[in-house]
Amino acid sequence: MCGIVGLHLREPSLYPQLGALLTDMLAQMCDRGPDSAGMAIYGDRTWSPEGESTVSLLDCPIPAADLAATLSSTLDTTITGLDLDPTTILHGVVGAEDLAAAVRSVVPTARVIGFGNDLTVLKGVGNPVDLANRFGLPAATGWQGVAHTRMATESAVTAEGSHPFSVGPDECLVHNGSFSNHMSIKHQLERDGVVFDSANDTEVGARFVAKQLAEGVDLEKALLMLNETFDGFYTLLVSTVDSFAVVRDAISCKPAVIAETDQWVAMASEYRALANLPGVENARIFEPEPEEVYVWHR
Ligand SMILES: NC(=O)CC[C@H](N)C(=O)O
Repeated sequence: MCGIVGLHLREPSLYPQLGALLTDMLAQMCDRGPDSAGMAIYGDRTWSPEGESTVSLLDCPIPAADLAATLSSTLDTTITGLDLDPTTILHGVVGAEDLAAAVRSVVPTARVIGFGNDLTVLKGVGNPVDLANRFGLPAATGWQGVAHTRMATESAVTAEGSHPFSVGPDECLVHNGSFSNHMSIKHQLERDGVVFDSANDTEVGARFVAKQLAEGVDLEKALLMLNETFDGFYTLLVSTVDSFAVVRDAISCKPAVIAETDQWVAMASEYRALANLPGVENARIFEPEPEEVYVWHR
């Protein structure tokens, strides 16, 4: 199992409702992965203020305020820290990669789980709705959000193993299924210098896509390349700062449904997660075809 939900808003008047809508969608997918969960929000101006970059991390050994104070003096700019147990968020007027590098050098045992100009990633172990409420997801705002409830197949039930996997700037990937040839692809990527954080199969997909994007390949092409390279079962929802994409493997036994209106595009593992979206009664609703890449841009 595993449950995926994602919402890409086209209508700015809905941005204040992003977190509430996404929480409701996530709640419907709890039974597909009740042990751990994660979410990625694009454009929440509390977590990712305009003009600042944001880094999300797990396993921070010191309070966020203390880390922020150290980073402020290291980077010579004000860094703000927020504890959202077990995730820590840091933001400030500095490049996202520079902030992530500074975090890694000050707290090397912490795990960066997301970085970018507009993205906040939150992950944890426990009931997905409890986590969402603890993080304050219902009050989140923004133009795009993704959430995942995990039933582990490939690595332990830990916050690090939860999805999304966000390994490139403002990028996010969630997965329902399991890749069957990820170890050989992982070894090839390692030979190319890619460093992995976990034993999770989904991370291999995320690192593969991030590598293509970093080399200038567009998201649609990167996902076509993923289809050619990865075997196994997968429904993937992949997002960047301005794109929202869905792809499934050739057999497509992992469920997925997409709904689209002039106001939004939404995707979920099952229709019940879409049933309360405003205007869903007039949406174009369809199941994504095997190996077809669907991409929407902002
Ligand atoms: N049940 C699933 O879809 C699991 C997804 C992925 N293989 C993981 O273990 O994280």
